[in-house]
Amino acid sequence: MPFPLSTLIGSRRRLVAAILLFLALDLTVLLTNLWIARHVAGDAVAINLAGRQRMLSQRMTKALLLRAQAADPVAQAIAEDEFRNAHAIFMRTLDAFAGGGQTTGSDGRPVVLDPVSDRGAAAVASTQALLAPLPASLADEQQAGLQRAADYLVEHNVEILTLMNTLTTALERDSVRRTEQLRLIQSGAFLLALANFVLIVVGLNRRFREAEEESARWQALARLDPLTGLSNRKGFFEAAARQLARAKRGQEPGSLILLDLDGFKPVNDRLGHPVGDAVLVRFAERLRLTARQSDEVARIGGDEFVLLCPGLVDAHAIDDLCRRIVEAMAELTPDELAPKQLGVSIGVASFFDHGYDIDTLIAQADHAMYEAKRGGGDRWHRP
Ligand SMILES: Nc1nc2c(ncn2[C@@H]2O[C@H](COP(=O)(O)OP(=O)(O)OP(=O)(O)O)[C@@H](O)[C@H]2O)c(=O)[nH]1
Repeated sequence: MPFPLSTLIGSRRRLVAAILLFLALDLTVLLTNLWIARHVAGDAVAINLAGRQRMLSQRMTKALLLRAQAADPVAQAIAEDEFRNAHAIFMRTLDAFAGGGQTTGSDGRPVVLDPVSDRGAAAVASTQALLAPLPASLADEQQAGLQRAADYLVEHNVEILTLMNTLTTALERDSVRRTEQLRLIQSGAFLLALANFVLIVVGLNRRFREAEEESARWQALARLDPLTGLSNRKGFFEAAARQLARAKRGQEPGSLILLDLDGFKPVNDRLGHPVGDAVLVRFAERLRLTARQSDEVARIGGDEFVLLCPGLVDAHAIDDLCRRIVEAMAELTPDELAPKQLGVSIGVASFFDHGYDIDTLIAQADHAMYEAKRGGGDRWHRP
């Protein structure tokens, strides 16, 4: 047997919980997306700055060599300036990579970096250690000191470039790994939200179906007589209109039989309403049993019943049916009453002779029924 999914959202409270969960999961997906976008942008800046470190280290070496060789004071000043700038940005960026913090971006604006970890952190620490012996400014350096610094930088140039490459690669790997982790969380939240959404749809569908069934039940009840379970006046008129329209299309004959109990009021008055109710209920049962399955049987008033019998036209068949109804009523007479004290008057109208309009047929049958009453009751009359 398939798992009944709808039982998971059986109650209104569970349905509301599922909707709230769906919203929370959806919000998680949204926030993760924003988080990923922010990190991807931040990682791109960091990778770009790690690449800039290589260029700065080249600029420092070049400026140092120029300063060591230049004789012209102007050229010396330019080289010193170039070295100081490149060195300051290089070291500030290394510090920002090491412990997290602010440095200058490629466009000159401040940029905040997150501290790097593992291999990246090791590369940063090694570079800081390598550059520690270098002066931050060349202004106060003697020629011998300048030459030593230039030789040192040239000697370690490749090493510094390699370390900065390592930093770039580590940053790229970190970025890919973090993005993958976030995507995993995002996918999980998305799948949960999707499953939740399916549950919500199933739950809503179930509630909708229940509401429809409930409404159909009420509509059916509105067409039933609560005492006897037969159709009431509304139910009978709707069903009869459908049956008569069908009969009219095929020009089929049939009969409408109206029944009104005789002497029913004294039953209530003498024996009480519950006994009267029991008589009505048992008479309704007998009517239903006596009529055909295809006949429409209804209670349209206090002690007034009606039968719509498509195909019933033969006079003998009509008489037979009416006789059985009269006999049934006689059998139902409570013992406390004298025989013949309770009876039924029956009027018959034919919907071949009198047309197919329900009101006309009822009026004709009513007329016939009063003929039966005028004749003393407990009998039937057909024109
Ligand atoms: N017990 C019971 N009585 C009902 C119900 N509905 C209507 N009645 C009663 O049925 C009676 C019908 O009155 P009448 O039409 O005068 O009945 P009757 O004594 O058979 O008189 P005729 O029809 O003229 O032969 C009234 O006393 C109503 O109060 C019901 O659901 N249960």
